Amino acid sequence: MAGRTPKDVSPEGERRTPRSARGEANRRPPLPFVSVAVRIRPNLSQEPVALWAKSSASSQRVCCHRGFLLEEYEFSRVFGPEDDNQTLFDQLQGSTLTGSVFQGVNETLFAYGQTGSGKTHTIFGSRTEPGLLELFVRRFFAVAPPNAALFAGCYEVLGDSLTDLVDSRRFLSEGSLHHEDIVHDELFVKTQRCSYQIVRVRTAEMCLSLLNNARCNRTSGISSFNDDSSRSHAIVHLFVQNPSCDGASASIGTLTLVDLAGTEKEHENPSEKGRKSARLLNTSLSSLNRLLRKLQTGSLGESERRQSVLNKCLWEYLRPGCGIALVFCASPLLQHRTATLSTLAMATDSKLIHSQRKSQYINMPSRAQAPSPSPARATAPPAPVPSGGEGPRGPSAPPTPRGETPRRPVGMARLAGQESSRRERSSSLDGASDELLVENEKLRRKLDIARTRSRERLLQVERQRDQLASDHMALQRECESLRALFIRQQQQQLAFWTGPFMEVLRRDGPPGKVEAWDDAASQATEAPPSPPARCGAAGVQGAAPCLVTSSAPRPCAAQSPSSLQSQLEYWREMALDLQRKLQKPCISSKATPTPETAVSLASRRSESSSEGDCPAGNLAEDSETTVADGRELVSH
Ligand SMILES: Nc1ncnc2c1ncn2[C@@H]1O[C@H](COP(=O)(O)OP(=O)(O)OP(=O)(O)O)[C@@H](O)[C@H]1O
Repeated sequence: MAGRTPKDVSPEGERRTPRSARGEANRRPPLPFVSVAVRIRPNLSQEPVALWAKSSASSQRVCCHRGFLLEEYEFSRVFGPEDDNQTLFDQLQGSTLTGSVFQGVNETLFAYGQTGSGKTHTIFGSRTEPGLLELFVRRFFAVAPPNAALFAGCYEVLGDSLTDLVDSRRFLSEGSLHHEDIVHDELFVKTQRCSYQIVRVRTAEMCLSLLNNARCNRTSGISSFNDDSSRSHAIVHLFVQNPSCDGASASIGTLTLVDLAGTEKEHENPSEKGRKSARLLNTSLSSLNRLLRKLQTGSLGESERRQSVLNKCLWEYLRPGCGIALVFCASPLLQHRTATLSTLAMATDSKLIHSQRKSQYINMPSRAQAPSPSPARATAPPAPVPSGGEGPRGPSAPPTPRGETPRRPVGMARLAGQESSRRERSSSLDGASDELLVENEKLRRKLDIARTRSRERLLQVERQRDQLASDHMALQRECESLRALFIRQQQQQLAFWTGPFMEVLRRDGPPGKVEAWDDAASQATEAPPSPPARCGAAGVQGAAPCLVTSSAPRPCAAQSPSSLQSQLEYWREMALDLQRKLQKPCISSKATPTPETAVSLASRRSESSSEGDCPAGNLAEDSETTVADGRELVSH
């Protein structure tokens, strides 16, 4: 069995140095960052387990029991059921990550895993235990310099929709928040614009209250293994603007915490609504997986950004220059082993992601250039929403702290200074290209429909052509058989009218018949009796009716017996000649048919002539019978 046994892969915990724009990195000590960690949640049901942690001072491993095989996976950090969120924060170098954000780096931390594996518990915590979000917020406010500004935003993504989870009304009515502290970030999603609020937070309590409130607004439902399952991806941004000591520039860093919805087999969800949301969530998770795979292979391209709304929202925080950490949550239960193995496989592959952290700085206008603070409210007006195309991915004008000199820029990395103007330009371009993409998508769909239709039409025409070809073949065959039948009948007629039995009829047959024949023959031609011209071999087919209708010798009562005898000789000779030409070996000039045979043949002929409209098959049968009779007649 090809199991994943990454013992040969060196453990992570790599030391990476954020690169400062001013070369400060050389002076800073290297920072230990953790990029991949696995957390095994407690077994709350006392069911049999298949996964457990095996950590020692030298290695951090998980063991997975596969029946007859025990697999070990090694990661930067492995957390067992006994480890709480504080341990996680410490082991994931939460303080170092906070420092990195204050230096202007975009740090992103994901909680990834199966439904019910403890992702929400890890990020948001529970009633009794603070989550990583709370621990980070407290840390931020603990280490923030007095002139630093913090902003927070929280929204959820479900399928193609983005919903702002922050409800600032209560804080506005309480007076702890002012309108100018809120800006709206916009995102062009498919054909509509979505926006979410970014709020200036002044205290840790206010920030946590705002974010806890946002968490309560999140969509939840029932999943196959969790009665209080998150049915959306929740994204929390904490933006930090940290001015330098000379005030000429500021670093802009962001901490993004992502609580992904759990992976779940669609059909295992107990409700119809749950299955529908599972389908949407699995689709967006697949496109995120693809993005992560590209990060693993170092081949991340711009096209991945557009694959889903989730990718679009996270793009700024995943692209090169950002720090990425993934916490893979897993259930230890035996019944979840398949999902757990797939989580471990993804975790193993994610060890290939190498974050090249880069700090972002913005220029700060000097105080001399800044407008003098207004005594009433020294704040900038709310950010205008840019017109046309996609708006910037951050507010176009940053929020300005109340009572402070308005400075541009303030706040998030994407908002201000050179970086901001560059991004605004690229944002408007993005907007235009998004519209073009929508148009292209429409055209592509139309083209697909037209292609399908023309393919169907082509198939239909081909089917008709085949049908016609087969009809044509059948008709040709029928035609051939009719032609052969006609030839045979003509030959038999020829043989009949010219054969020696005519003499027998004339000599021995009943007089009525001979007279009738005489009458018919006299009506057929008015020409004087004379020996008819000989017909050539090629003229057999055409000559037969001629013999019967116009060129047949007219037997007349006035003719002398000698002339009749000469005509009889002539016809006999003709018949022999014809038989020779038709290569009928059994014809003998000496053969003399009996009167009974001749009469039976004549009656059959009259029968067959009355059935002139019978189908080809019958005709062919008749023809065979007649031919057989003819032979019988001749060879007697
Ligand atoms: N490490 C843990 N310690 C204590 N309880 C935990 C732990 N991990 C998970 N739980 C509990 O397990 C239950 C499910 O956890 P949680 O809701 O965090 O899972 P989830 O991965 O977010 O699920 P979903 O993807 O369905 O939202 C919760 O009641 C949670 O309190």
